[in-house]
Order: sequence, then C-alpha cells, then structure tokens
Amino acid sequence: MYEAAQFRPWLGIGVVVVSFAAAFLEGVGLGLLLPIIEITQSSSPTDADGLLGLFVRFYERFGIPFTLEYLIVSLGAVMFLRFALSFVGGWLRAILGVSYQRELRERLFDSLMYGPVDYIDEVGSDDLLNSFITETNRAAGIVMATFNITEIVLRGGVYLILATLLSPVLTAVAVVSLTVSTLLVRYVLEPAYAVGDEVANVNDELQTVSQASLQGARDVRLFNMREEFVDRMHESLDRYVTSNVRLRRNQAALQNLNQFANVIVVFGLVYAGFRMTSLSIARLGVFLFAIFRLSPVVNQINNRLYTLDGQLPHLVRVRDRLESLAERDAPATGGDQSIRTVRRVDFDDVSFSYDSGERVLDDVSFSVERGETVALVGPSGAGKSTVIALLGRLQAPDAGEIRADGTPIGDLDVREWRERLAVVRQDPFLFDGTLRENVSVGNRNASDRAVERACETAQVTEFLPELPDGYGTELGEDGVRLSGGQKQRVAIARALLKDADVLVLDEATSELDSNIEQTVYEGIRSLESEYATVSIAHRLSTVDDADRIYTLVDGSVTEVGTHDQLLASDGTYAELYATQS
Ligand SMILES: Nc1ncnc2c1ncn2[C@@H]1O[C@H](COP(=O)(O)OP(=O)(O)OP(=O)(O)O)[C@@H](O)[C@H]1O
Repeated sequence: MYEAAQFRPWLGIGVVVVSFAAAFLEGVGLGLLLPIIEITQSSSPTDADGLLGLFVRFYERFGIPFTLEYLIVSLGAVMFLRFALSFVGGWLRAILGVSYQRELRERLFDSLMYGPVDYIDEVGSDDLLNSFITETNRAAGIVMATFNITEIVLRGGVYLILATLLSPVLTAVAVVSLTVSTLLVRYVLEPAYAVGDEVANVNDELQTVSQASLQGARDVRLFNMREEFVDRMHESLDRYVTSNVRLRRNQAALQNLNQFANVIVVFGLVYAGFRMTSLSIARLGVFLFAIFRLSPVVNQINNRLYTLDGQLPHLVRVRDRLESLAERDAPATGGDQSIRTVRRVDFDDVSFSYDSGERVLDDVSFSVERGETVALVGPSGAGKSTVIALLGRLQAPDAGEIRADGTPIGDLDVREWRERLAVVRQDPFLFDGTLRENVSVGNRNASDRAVERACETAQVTEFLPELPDGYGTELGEDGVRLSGGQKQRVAIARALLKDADVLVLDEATSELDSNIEQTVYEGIRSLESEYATVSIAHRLSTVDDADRIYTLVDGSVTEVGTHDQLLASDGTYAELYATQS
C-alpha cells in the first residue's frame, strides 16, 4: 500500500489537497445552515458568538449584508465550488489509478520480456496473462479506493469539527458509539482478505482452463477430454460464483448492519439532545445534521476498507511476480561488446543444469567455423536443444565458456549477438499475421524480392499457390492454417532472411518429406552466405555429409568424427544409424 501511495506523489498530494478543500467547503456549507435557521427565528443575530459569530464577522468584514437572501446565495456558491472540487478530485483519482495500472502492466510486461524465459515456463502463460489483465486492474482499483477513503476521512473530519464546535459532549458520545458499533460489525464478519484470496485463485484457475481448452482445442477433442474440461470449467465457475457472492454478500451485510447501528446512534443522540442539553433548536438541528452526515461517512470508510482488503491479494500477487522476476538473473542482460560478424563459435567444457539441479550438459566441447556444418546427434533428452538455448543466450552455462571469435558470448551485446544467429527451433512459433510478416520478423526492412528468395530456398513457394492471398495470407494463431511441414518451411525462410553468420537447425526439417528436405538443404548450400551451421537431426541421413558429427549421450559428447569415421568406430552413432537403415 505504501508503494502504491508513493506512485506519482505530486498527483497524490494534489488529490489530497483538492479533497481537503472540498471537505472544508462542505463544512462551511453545513455551517451556513446555522445563520440561515437563526435568521429565520430572530431578526438580529449580529451580537452572536461562537460559530454564528464567526459568520457574522466574516460578512461584516467583506461588507456583505447578513440577510437570508445573501446567506442562501452564499450557500449555493459554496456548494457549487465544493462539488466542482469533488469532481476534480474524482478525475485526478482516475488518472492516478489508471496510470498505476499502466505502470504495473508495463513493469510486468517489460520484466517478462527482458527476464528469463524459464520464469514463463515455470509460472505458466495462463497465470501470467491473468496477472497482466485482471490482477493489475484490481490493483489499480486499490489506489483509487485509497484516495477515495482519504477524501471521505477528510469530510468526516470536518463534520466532527463542526459537531464539536456545537456540542463537544454529544460529539464525544457520538464518536464512541459509532466506533464501538463499527468495530462490532467488523468483528462479526469474516476477513475480506481471505475471501479476496479465494477470488484471485479462482480467476487463475479460470484463465488456466480456458486457455488450455482453446490452445489445445484439437487434442482436447482427439483425446476425448471435452467432458473433463467442461467439468473443470463448471467447477471453477461454481467456485467463482460462491466466492464472489460471499464477498459481495459480506459487503452488503457490512453496509446494512452499519447503517442500522448508525440510525440507532442518531436516534439516541436526538433523544439526548432534546432531553439532556439546553442547545437552541438551530444548534441542535445543525449538530444532528452533521452527525447524520457523519454516520454514512463511517459506513463508507468501513465498506471501502473491506473492499480494499478483498482486492489486496491481487496487488500482492502482481508485486510477488515483479519481485520474483527481479530476483532472477536474466542471462540475456549484461555484456556490451559490439560484434559485427562471427567466423567461429567454440563450446569449451560447457556444463549446465536447469533449476531441478540435474546436470543436462556435462563438459560439452565443440567448435564450428563459417563454411562448416557440424551435427549434434543422440538419443532423445540427451541435451541437444539445450545446447541451442545456451547458444541463443536463453540460458547461461554454469561452467565452461561459449566463445564467438574468442570472446565469451556473455560479454557481447545480446541484441547484436542474436543478430548473428539464425535459429530454426524444433517447435517454431508463428505469429498471428501474414506470411510476409512472419518471414520478415528478423529483418523488417527486407525487400519483397529478398522475402521471395528466402521462400524459394525454404520451399515455401512449393505450397504458395495453395494460399488464398499468396504472401498476404493470414496464417492464424501459431500458423494454425498450415501443416507441420509448411510451418517448418516458413520458419526456415525467416531464418534465412536474416543476415546472420551462424545457422542453427534444430530438427528443422523433421516434418518434411525426403524430396523437399533434400531440395531445402541443397538450396541452403547453394546460398552466397557462408554459414557456420549447427544441425540437430534425428534422421541421420540429413547430417551424414556434415564436416563433424558430435554424439551426445546424457549430456556428454561421447564421440566425434565424420559419418564414415563414426560408422567405422562402431559406437552409439553406428548403432543409431543401423536402427534407421
Ligand atoms: N525448460 C526446462 N526446464 C527443465 N528441464 C528441462 C527444460 N528443457 C529441457 N529440460 C530437460 O533437459 C534435458 C535435455 O533436454 P533437451 O531438450 O535439451 O534434449 P534433446 O536432446 O534436445 O531431446 P529431443 O531430441 O527429444 O528434442 C531433458 O531431460 C529435459 O527434461
């Protein structure tokens, strides 16, 4: 809360000042009722003292006639100003709240973009999306509510001062009674934070179920999971209804119990005012009016605090996410050395473990130069894709060094280093846009001719006539309108369009038939650009002409050589090759 209040302090102070001025004018307006009632009862209140005397002297000082008409016009003017200021206060509060929401969303998004990818894997895109959309929204509501409470408190303060000026003893009785009744009501109700936490949990679950069922729409049907998802969704919706109704029911109970308690207190004061004090009708009337205005203020504060308590879990979650992200070292940051071109890449005794602690790479060494192709082969789970993650600085090695032309890649400017890499991942992601937009993601300034050339090499042109709008065809979310092999070819085309030095192919053609695969590789070999190529393939026939083949088993390089050398040495490679022949 402290941090939220610190956001844009000057705007916050502005809201408080405006609220204070509005509250003051409310007090003045209420106070003006006193001379208005007095003047209707006696013709010469000019010798009055106390609050009434204050008004009389003020009017004398500015030479305004102290008549009923002038008093009523003054009351109208004061009230106009008071509500105008309230409007400005509400406006400023909205600016503050919505800007705070923007700030949280910006910080969260930027931290996610520049933070480590494994945080996204760990928390899940569904929960992060929920934080980004819903929780930041509620968090902004907290800021607005906090300043709203400040305004109400100030207004309540003015009523109290006015009531104290008129009757200190009755005011003390009123304050004690209102406080006791408020605390009693709060004590009876369950804490809002617990219910709010349940609401936040259910929101997470709703996001998870809806995202999984939409993104996995095909698998959900093919694996007959529809009933399972429908049940999960219905159950989550039930929990959503129960927790939300509970929160709102408690709010309604709080409001009505408070109002009831306040009515009783005010009735008691009316009785006490008439029976036990000698206040004039005008003073007692204005006093009761002030208390009457004060009791909904107490109500409102109570209600707002309860709502605030219920929304706090959302802000806490967003804060937790931001803190966790700040605590993580992002391997992508750091390094500022410039790099324009790369001739050679070396892996030197590189070891790496994910958070689970198990060693995935163990002293892996290999090198590749421009004009060469090296292949990484080995059983599933051996660590081949992890090598690519390290190369792209999505992860950083725990030990050993990866160097580009002798410089550790961690010392390089990460943007420039990634400019030198053209990676076709095992499971490439296509963006929701046209074919042209997808091919040019790594080189936005590429000419149409360059896009077409990359598509020719990657054999995208083979299925281009089938696309309704050619290069302008919308590919849908994650290229849903393409086959697996077509998606792979788009991913290869976009890698080739980059002006890179190191080409990384991670199972890049696994879904292509042999003919097209062959044509793609021939096309790449005939390109003018001389790549240092790192190729990963399960189908060994696609890498048998590599300059060097490294066999990776359980995270270690167990053998290295050309296809013929490895066959002759009769090791793991020869075994794998035999099973595929
Ligand atoms: N993000 C991750 N977090 C934790 N462990 C991971 C992560 N990615 C991969 N692993 C683990 O690291 C090991 C190596 O995975 P990797 O994907 O590098 O293997 P691979 O040789 O490319 O396998 P495949 O040929 O099946 O693609 C596996 O045991 C896998 O479970």
